[in-house]
Amino acid sequence: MALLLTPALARLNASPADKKAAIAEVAALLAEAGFIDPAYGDSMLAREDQANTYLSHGVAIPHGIPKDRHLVKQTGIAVLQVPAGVMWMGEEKARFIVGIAAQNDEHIAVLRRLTRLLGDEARLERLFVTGDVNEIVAALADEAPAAAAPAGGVADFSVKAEIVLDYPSGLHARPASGWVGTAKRFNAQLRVRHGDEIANAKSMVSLLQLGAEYGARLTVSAEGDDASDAIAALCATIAELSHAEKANAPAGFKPAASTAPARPPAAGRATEPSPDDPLVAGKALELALRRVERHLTREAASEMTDAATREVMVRRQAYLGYLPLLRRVSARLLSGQHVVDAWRDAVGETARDDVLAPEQGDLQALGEQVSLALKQKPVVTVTCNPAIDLTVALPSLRAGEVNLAADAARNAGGKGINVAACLADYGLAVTVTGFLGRDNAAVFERFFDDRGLDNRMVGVDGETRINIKLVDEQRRQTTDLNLPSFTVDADAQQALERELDTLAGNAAWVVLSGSLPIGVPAGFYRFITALMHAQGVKVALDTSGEALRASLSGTASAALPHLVKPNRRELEQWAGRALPTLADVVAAAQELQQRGIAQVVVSLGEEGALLVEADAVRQALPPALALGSTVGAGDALVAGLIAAQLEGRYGDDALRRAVACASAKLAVVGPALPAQSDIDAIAARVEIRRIEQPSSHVAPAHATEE
Ligand SMILES: Nc1ncnc2c1ncn2[C@@H]1O[C@H](COP(=O)(O)OP(=O)(O)O)[C@@H](O)[C@H]1O
Ligand SMILES: O=P(O)(O)OC[C@H]1O[C@](O)(COP(=O)(O)O)[C@@H](O)[C@@H]1O
Repeated sequence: MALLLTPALARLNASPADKKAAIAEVAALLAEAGFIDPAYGDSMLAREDQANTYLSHGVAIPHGIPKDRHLVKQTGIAVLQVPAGVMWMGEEKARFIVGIAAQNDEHIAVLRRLTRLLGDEARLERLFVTGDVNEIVAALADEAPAAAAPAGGVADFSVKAEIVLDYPSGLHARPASGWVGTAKRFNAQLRVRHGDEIANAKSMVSLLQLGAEYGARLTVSAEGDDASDAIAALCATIAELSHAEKANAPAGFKPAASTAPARPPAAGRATEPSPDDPLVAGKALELALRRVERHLTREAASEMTDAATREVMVRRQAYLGYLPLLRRVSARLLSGQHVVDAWRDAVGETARDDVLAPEQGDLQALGEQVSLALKQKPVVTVTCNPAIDLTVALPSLRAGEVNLAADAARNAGGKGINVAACLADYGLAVTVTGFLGRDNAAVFERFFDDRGLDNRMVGVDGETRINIKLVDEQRRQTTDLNLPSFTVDADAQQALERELDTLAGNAAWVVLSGSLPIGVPAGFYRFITALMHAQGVKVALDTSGEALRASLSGTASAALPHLVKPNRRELEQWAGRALPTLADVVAAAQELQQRGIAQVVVSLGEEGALLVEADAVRQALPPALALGSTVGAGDALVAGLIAAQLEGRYGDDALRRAVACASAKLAVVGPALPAQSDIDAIAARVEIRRIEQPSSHVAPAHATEE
């Protein structure tokens, strides 16, 4: 298999003196097997300085940093079993150390197996001490359900062809991506079978998990209107790639060789586009210009903005469409210049040479604003279960009667999308990913373009759900009718995993928000958190029910988020008990914090929010404000807390800003924040209380309404 462990690559009963010695030992195993150049061991040590690779429950996954991937000769893993444990992160000891040498995204499969093992503590305990190396080999060989044979036995589709794989290195990432490229051009479903294992030919991870080596007998089969064409094209691609694969085989290659031959260094991941590519650069500039334009429009429209500032905003906006400037920057992008340099030089040139340029100072200031927007690392928001929110305003909701609506609005929604929109309105770069139903995707795509959000959503069959929000103006209550989701298959989940793995390399934060759709297992967020932490990215989590419980099981670990935001009811669900007083809420939040979640934020509706950190417990009390809709207030709270921290605000200041964003959001229907100046004005009215000793004397809080 692509990443299978062999007995020779597992060392039992090791007792390294410290973490450094443990990494050296596991690197030596990988080097002896010919998987890495020994210098990759230094890269594995360097990675620990950037981000700890401790997963949880005594499992660590040391691996090198991406820039050193050329030192990986062949993808592989090695295991060091340390029964007594070795200090790895803080007080945590690693007892099962999985060294990973991966050229592309194959480590995702290992992580998936490990995160499943983490949920089976009894089995893990045995692996820490077993004297049988085969037990360890078998544990890491277990396949994800996605790769398992379908119920009723392994079946081929009716249109099929048999091939014998003649690639000297077997089916590895490079040819597999060629197969996927061809398979995706067809509507037909395409399967590749290797013995009892079945893979989807449109999924690289799935193909790699077949572990097809030189000489493997494979059956390629298809079903659908263009099945015959698809099989013919796939077989042609398989044959064409054979020439390149053979050409890359080292001199003296013998088909029966037990170790696979070394591959040439990977030339970077195909999914990581170069910022110098004119198309990619043009898109990045367009998104940055959109965000700046929206920022200027919102500030100009705010009642808090004085007339002189409004004029400046309007003049700066005019430059966003100033043709001489846009022509200059386009020419520079087409010549291959990096987008930030191209923009800066085009602004400089326009300010210097263009006598028509009306206000040089405004142009320079706008230039600076756009440059900053281009340089920001994006926050990545993940919305697995988005929704079109249909918000219906009613003077007073009467169940069982005809209700005449005063107003209605349809908006792209879903928790992560709301967070993304608020962050972008706050002036931050944002990438949106998650799943989107292909049949009504247009409304979301327009929204993302309009707001300058980088759209990396994964398409799935069917429609994104519609959620109905009934706003009772008299009672100041919102009633939610959330409809069932689309179904997400294993391929789409793996596509999202790969997308996130790529995005994590350049993300400021990853925000996992909302419920999970049908087909996605409750442990999905936990797995993604581990994947993100392996790349050193902070994760914020806002979900409910089983997904929340599965994400928060276990103790201090890289599989727990940095920040979690339950509302009171969600915290009660997690705790399994009612939390009637504020002291009860604080105690439950502290339990979570003590498990290793640095920031636990509990939203309490009109009673504001609690922020529980190791050094303090704070409550923020919002001012009384006119209420448009409470939909998305929790999302604005999450966005505000992340935005504040990215601005360098912490403690009281961060919580004040977060609650100000949530309060400001109440006035707006749909995913948006009011202008910065409005948020500043509300922030000044938010009261922060320190809760030193949670006790029953603290004023009780009442249950929040959803
Ligand atoms: N009626 C309200 N009055 C004032 N602030 C509110 C009100 N409802 C919500 N908020 C603000 O929005 C935040 C999130 O709202 P909440 O309803 O608790 O979260 P969620 O939407 O996740 O259930 C609160 O922490 C609070 O700051
Ligand atoms: O992801 P879930 O829990 O199904 O909720 C989705 C709903 O939550 C919202 O994101 C609103 O969230 P909040 O009111 O909790 O901030 C709506 O846009 C959407 O309809």
